[in-house]
Amino acid sequence: MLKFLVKQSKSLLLGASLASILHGIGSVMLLAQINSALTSENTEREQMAWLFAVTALGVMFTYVIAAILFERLGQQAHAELRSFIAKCVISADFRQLEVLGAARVQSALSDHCSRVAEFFVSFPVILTNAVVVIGCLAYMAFLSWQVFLLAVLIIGLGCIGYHLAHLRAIRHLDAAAQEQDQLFGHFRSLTDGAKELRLNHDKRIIFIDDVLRRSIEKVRKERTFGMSVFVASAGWGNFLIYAFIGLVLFVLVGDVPDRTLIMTGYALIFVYMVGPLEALLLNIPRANLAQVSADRIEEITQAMASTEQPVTNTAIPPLQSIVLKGVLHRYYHEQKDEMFTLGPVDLSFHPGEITFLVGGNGSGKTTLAKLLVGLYPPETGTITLNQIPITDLNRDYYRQFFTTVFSDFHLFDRILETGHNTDLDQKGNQLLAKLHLQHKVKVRNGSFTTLSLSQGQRKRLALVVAYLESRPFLVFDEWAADQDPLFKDIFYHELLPELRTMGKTVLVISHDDRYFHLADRLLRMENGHLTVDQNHNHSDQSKPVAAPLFALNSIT
Ligand SMILES: Nc1ncnc2c1ncn2[C@@H]1O[C@H](COP(=O)(O)OP(=O)(O)OP(=O)(O)O)[C@@H](O)[C@H]1O
Repeated sequence: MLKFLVKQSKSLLLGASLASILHGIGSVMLLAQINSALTSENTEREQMAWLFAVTALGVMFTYVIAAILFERLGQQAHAELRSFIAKCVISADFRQLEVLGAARVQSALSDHCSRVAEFFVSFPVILTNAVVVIGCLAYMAFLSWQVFLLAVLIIGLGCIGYHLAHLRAIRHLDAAAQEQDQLFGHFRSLTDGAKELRLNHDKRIIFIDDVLRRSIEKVRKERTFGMSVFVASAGWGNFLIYAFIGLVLFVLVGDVPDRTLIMTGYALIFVYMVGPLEALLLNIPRANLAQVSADRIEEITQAMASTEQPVTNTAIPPLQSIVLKGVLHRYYHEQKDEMFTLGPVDLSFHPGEITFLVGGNGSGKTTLAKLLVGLYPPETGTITLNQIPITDLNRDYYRQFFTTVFSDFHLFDRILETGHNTDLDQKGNQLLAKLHLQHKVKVRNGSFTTLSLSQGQRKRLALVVAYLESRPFLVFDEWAADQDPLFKDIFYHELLPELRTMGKTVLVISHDDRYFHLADRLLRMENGHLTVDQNHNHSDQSKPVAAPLFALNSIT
């Protein structure tokens, strides 16, 4: 993932890295100039002062350029990562997304993204300081090859210690990242379960102490431990630096004639090098943290990889038939080591047909609807649309034939519909008036003015959106369950017959046995097995529709 981002912004990164390297080189040049100023004759002073001033200005400019470019890179990486993950989520198979869970996606979009972006903040620090350290070592080699060899030996020792610490620390940082995905799920419960938590003191305490705090603590502990190991190894690195300084000053440089002069030179290099070395040791862990987050993002996005072909042309021909043959889907429940099997289902749908699907809770009605509309690909069996088999290549296209209102539907505040550019507000407001919502909410500039409505009212809004979509097949999953008797009546006696007249195909999942007789066909689901009710008698008692709802939308 990091490699991908680095590749994406190659030229910017090259420019920023070059500026960082120049900044590092400039810093070492300054050091060399200070050292020779301390030891040179007075006659060369003026020339050296000019050179010093020019180098200092260069160091300042390269610093500013590198910092600005890396900030841009960081922000760009953040934005690109977010768009990339969002695209992966949109194109992911629905079932994969269900299994992955919202919390992990949220965690990837927020925390992991920020940490990866931070890499671009720590990278220039690492780069600049690495150049300074390498420059100092080179300068040291120029002054004395023995001291240089000792430095290389000590750096080698430091690297081994750091690598061992790194392996240990990464294990803990990984564990923290995994726990954090769970934590995001708990954060969601804080808002989604706000009512339940306020109404029940014991539940609130258990949730906060046993669930939330435990998870927060685990992330804290694992991350603290991981980072402490890094800091400890930084301490080890620090110790080695001073051991090196001690060895050079007190052992290597013996009683030579120019001892003071040589000591001044080394002391200057050491003092100059300690800061960058410490910065290196502290920033490498940040880059490691970014790597852990990048790995998590990669894992999550790979789990969402889809084999489906996204639809390019959404123009759809008239629906003639949809046939399910031997269609089967299974859910595996890990905790109980149980399998729920739906099917095999043989079923066909034709235009102008109202089908009711009834059955007990958990019998598989919603699962069948998800299979029918192409949200789940069948594990075995086939679905054909107008006699064309549906595969990964055309499933996205197939889904465009459906409008659904599932019981866990989502309302977007903006009506995301094309083809209504000029009259979307007008049509939307007419539909709202038909559904008695005109005093509560309006469509303005293609958006609902509010979504703060009762559940029944929100479902009516979902119906408005469904009507605006003008698709040939409509699926209502217990739509009428939250409606008052008047609207239930309107739904079953007016809207459904109107849809039939329009030639729409409708699947209604329902527990309202008072209205079962209005169906053209009654299907029963029992523990994943589908049967057609052979005794069902359709008796149409629909009322004449005074002002058909679909007429408003001129659906043909
Ligand atoms: N996302 C899922 N992951 C795993 N198992 C699931 C999932 N959704 C449903 N199930 C299981 O599949 C079975 C059928 O569920 P489904 O939602 O299709 O039933 P339903 O007939 O629509 O129920 P209800 O009338 O309560 O809405 C249930 O036993 C449930 O435990």
